[in-house]
Amino acid sequence: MMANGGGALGFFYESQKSIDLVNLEQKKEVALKAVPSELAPVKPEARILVLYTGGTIGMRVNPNGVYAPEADYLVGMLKKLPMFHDEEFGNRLKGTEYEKYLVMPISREGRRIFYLVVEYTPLMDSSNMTMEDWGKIATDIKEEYDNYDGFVVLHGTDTMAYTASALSFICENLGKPIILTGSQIPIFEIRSDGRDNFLSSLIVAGHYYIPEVLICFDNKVFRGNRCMKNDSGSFAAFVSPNLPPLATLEININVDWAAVFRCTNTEKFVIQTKMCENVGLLRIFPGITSQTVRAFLTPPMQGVVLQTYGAGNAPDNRPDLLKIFQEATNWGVLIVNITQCTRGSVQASYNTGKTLVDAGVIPGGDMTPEASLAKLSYVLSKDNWNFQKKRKMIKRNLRGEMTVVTKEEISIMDLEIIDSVAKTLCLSSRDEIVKLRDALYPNLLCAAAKIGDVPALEKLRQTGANLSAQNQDGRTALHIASREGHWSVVQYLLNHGTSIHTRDHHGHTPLIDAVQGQHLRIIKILVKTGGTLILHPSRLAMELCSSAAQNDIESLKAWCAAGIDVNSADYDNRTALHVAVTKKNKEAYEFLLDSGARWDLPDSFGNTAISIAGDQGDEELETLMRSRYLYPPVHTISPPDSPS
Ligand SMILES: NC(=O)C[C@H](N)C(=O)O
Repeated sequence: MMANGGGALGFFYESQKSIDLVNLEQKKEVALKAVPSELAPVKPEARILVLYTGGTIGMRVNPNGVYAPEADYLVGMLKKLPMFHDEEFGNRLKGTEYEKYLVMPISREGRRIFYLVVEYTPLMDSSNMTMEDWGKIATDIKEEYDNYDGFVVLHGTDTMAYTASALSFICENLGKPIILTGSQIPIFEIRSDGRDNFLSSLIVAGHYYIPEVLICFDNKVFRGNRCMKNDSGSFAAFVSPNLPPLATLEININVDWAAVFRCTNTEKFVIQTKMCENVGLLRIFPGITSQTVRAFLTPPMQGVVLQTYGAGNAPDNRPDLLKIFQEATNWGVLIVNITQCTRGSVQASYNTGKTLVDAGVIPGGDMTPEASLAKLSYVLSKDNWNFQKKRKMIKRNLRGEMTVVTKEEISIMDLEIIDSVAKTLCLSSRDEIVKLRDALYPNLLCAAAKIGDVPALEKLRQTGANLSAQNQDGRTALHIASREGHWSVVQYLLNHGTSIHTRDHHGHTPLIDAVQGQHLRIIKILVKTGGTLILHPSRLAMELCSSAAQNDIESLKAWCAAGIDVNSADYDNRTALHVAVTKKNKEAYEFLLDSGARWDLPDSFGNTAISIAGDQGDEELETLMRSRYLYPPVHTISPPDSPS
């Protein structure tokens, strides 16, 4: 299945290419038609990429009287529904880079969501999904990862749990929400669950930085690799038997931040699309023959999910079976034991379960069949892992797919301030105190970050704080620590999975704070982890021009360390080099030239940096530009390793 890469995704590139490659006149025209400032949303807009793979949600009844996906139908219909598209606002985006986007009305939270629907060709009933299709979805997300705040995948319900489980492993170091949704009734029928499911997915993806692969259905947001399709006729089609929903959409949207799974390293988002196909699911039943089991475990089988009884039990009076399991393990087959029960976990608490462990079978905890298969497929495809490493990784909780025994939740009363405020307010019930905690924690986290107090952050974390919590201004502890230059706090927060993509109410990510604080080492680690600035080119140009005008080399170094294009131009196509030369700021223009600034770019009045030097009679600079910077070398400014 190919996303019509020549179509919408290709459009996206074309639009990017056209903006990048357009000659200056056209660029000016496009720039002038950018989102007019008075249209700029009250808070930063959220940008969502929607990958429409198929499923009932966009189907129509075809001439044969059965549901079938229909190409080029969904977007046109969405434009007619006011909750999906603000037509008046949308019309004003014609000619801008947002022309192809649908735009939702401003949400209750004050944010306007822009979303681009990429329709796959062919649209599929999800029964036809393959591992290759999983790889295609992940690749499309990876290619656009920095351009969007979140991703929604419209998908059939029949295999949605398989795709969500697979994507949860394929996407490594995920920092943004990927939400799969669909419906039981097509979205454009009079009665449909599709409208709510799709709207909820867009709103959650556009407002909540839940860095996981999720399934949004029937006003609940589940961790994707905990789900299974449980009811083919109900709007409550999915269940997550061993983990409550991560969010519920009622009058309010309630996110259980303490349950959100976060990757705790500082690596960039990557995808591993290679998946092992030699996996299978064997459900044992009374009287199963050893021939059946042996046939199933024979090469090329490499990984088997063994579905056993109760808490993970199989006959312990069948040495023939146990012998086959041991032989298969010795051959290098990974066998994971999960329960046939919808809910519950495999523990080696019975002898019948322990005999399996002794035969080399790995307890799979409370994993679902879908997650177990996906995990086996993912782990087995890691060619650089030996068999023991693969066995170890199957046992490990990689993406929140299994419950690990957590130490007793430390009472939130351990935090004196909560205790004393609760007493002052005469609060006593746990719910009230949890609400108080959730109200206070964001500011306590920011206060601790402000003074660089890592122990205080750890104490707050241990009592249930969500380290990515946003204060009233949308700022997180990572924003504050990045602005203040507290390296130890930044390291602590990143190592505990704090989101680097959270944007405050000014649209700023922590990376912008680090740049404004000119903390090069923090800039470096945030960029390494995948942080982006998300700044409009003209806004960026104004920052660079301002620094050039003040001859502020440190600021220019910080912006360059964040990976900006030093040739960014403002609304008059002025670049920082134009300004530095005009102001005769020698350090600034030499730094900019060393960083790849071009002296031949004309502004809206036809002036280039070199013509400005000529007009000023600065022949030395003219000669320097022509001799040393004919085609400016691109120098990457690597921040010093010394503490910032
Ligand atoms: N409700 C649905 O989407 C079912 C459909 N057969 C699918 O999985 O694509």
